[in-house]
Amino acid sequence: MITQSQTLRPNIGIRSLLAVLRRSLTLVWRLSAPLVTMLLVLRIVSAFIPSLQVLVVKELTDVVAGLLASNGEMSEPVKWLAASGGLLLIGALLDAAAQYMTMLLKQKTQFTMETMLAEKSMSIPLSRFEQPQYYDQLQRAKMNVSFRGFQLIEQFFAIGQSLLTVASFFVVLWHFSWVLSLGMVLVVVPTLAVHMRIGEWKYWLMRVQTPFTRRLFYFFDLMTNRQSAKEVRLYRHASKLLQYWGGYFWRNAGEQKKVELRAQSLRMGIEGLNGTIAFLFSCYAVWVCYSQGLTLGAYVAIAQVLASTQSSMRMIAQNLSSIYEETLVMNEFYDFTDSGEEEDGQGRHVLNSPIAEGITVEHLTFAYPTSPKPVLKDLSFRIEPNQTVAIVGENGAGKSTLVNCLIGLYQEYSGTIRYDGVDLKELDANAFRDRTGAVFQDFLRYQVSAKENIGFGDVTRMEDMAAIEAAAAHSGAADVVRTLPDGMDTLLGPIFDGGHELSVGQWQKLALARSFMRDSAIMVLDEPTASMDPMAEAELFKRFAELAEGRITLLISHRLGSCRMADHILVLKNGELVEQGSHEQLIRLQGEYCRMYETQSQSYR
Ligand SMILES: Nc1ncnc2c1ncn2[C@@H]1O[C@H](COP(=O)(O)OP(=O)(O)OP(=O)(O)O)[C@@H](O)[C@H]1O
Repeated sequence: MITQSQTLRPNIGIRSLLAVLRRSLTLVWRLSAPLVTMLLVLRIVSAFIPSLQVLVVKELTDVVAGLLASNGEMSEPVKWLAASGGLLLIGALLDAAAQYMTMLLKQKTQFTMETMLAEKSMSIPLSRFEQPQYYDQLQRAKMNVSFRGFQLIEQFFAIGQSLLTVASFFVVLWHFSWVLSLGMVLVVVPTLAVHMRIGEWKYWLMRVQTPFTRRLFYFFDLMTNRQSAKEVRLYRHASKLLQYWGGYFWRNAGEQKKVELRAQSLRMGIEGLNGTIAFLFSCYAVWVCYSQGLTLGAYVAIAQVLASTQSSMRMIAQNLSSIYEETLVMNEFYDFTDSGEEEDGQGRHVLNSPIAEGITVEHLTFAYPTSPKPVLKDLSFRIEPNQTVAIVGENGAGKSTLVNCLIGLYQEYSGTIRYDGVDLKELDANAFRDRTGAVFQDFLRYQVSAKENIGFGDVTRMEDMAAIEAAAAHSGAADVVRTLPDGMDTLLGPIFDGGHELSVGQWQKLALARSFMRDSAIMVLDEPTASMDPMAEAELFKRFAELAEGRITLLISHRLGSCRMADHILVLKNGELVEQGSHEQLIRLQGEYCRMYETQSQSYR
């Protein structure tokens, strides 16, 4: 909980903030220099309209006063009224044009920032996704892009315009009284200090609340998304979920209330001070007019300038403090996008395809970043070219983790993995991935057409119908596609209008087809048969044996019966490689594999 005012102070120096500000402005300038220039011109011209209005009002008041006193001509006031109307119209036109251009710039900026965010998210090491801090950082960066986006630049322009307006007021007011004009400008200092302090508070509130805001989103999503709808109805725990969500909601709201109360007290204090100063200045203005024998029009002009300057100065203070807050938040965005955590992948070597000498693993140890306890412990083994290797073991033994290390998705392991004698970390990651096909346990169900679902396996051949159909035929997905109303063009999934939902097993066949799209040197099937009926399983294995020709296949399965066809079996237990060999060798060994196999066979009898 936020208790001390000190905890609300950001830990970033003014130099860094200025660097962030400069970088953000440069980013927008690079996106569209002509738009920024036009916007600048519009804002500059608009800035002088209020002081021109003041001068017109002064003349108008004087001619109306003259008219009333001497019953003179109506044409003079009409002329000044027309001038005033004209200025209003020009102001409105300039404002409309500026708003439109701001929107155009906003679109470009948002697109660029979201692209930066997405590219960064897609390039950081997979293991970062296991860390809560990553999601906190991503959440803050995302909120910045979607809710704030371009505000920094908008405020920058708004300040520029207000400053010019105040400068022109300053000149007008100086003409009547230098004391008033100087006083009105200096009065902004305490207002600015207060608004900046409030900006700091808001920023820190957002920062400290991020982990809880994410929980809030999580529970809300759980209550409203399609995947959880079944369980929510069945277990009838909606009220509990609501209670969790409400807990986090009111926790955040409570902190927000405290900060808002402090902010409002400060605001009231500064408004009181400003009100008193305005009152004193107004009295002084009356005295100036009286002592210098100024006209009524001059008094009206001074009064208007005083009121407008005060509101402009308030705007400047608010915008400056928002810029300060925005810059703090932009700093978070750059922290995320600059985090220099791209996956290693610039290796000089390219994977042989097919693999000629095999894979050698020595002393492989891996721990997830969230826990120091290794989940893979000192594994050493060899995989020969063209081998089908099954990895077996109980739940949590480390099978999926091992595969993720073998195909370079987790890179923070110790020990070595060599492909044809070359360290995996020395291989070019992109070329390596082009030669890796995988169907993961949690494969994706893309809510696009069947053709795209398969084509995503090799985006360079998304229009190559022959390749797509061949992949579908190999995986058994062709049978699924045949039943679809529009064949390959059928939109899949229930999320979008007209989408056609598939069974889990049917989706899995499409995922298989996707992996068959590439000419892989290494194929991974993480529990490929979990959702398939025995007939389909038998067929898949037969096809798989054909396709495995010329490549290494890694197969994770809980059905040991499926693993009999593997050339080599690795048996994991609590992250250790306890046995390895062919099915027959392992049965003869009468060890862990044999025990598991017997247990499973008994349950099928
Ligand atoms: N993202 C993660 N962060 C921390 N620990 C993890 C993570 N994923 C898995 N683990 C832990 O690592 C161990 C191995 O998990 P892994 O998923 O590799 O096992 P598995 O053998 O594939 O299990 P299953 O058969 O259930 O799929 C487990 O103890 C698990 O708790």
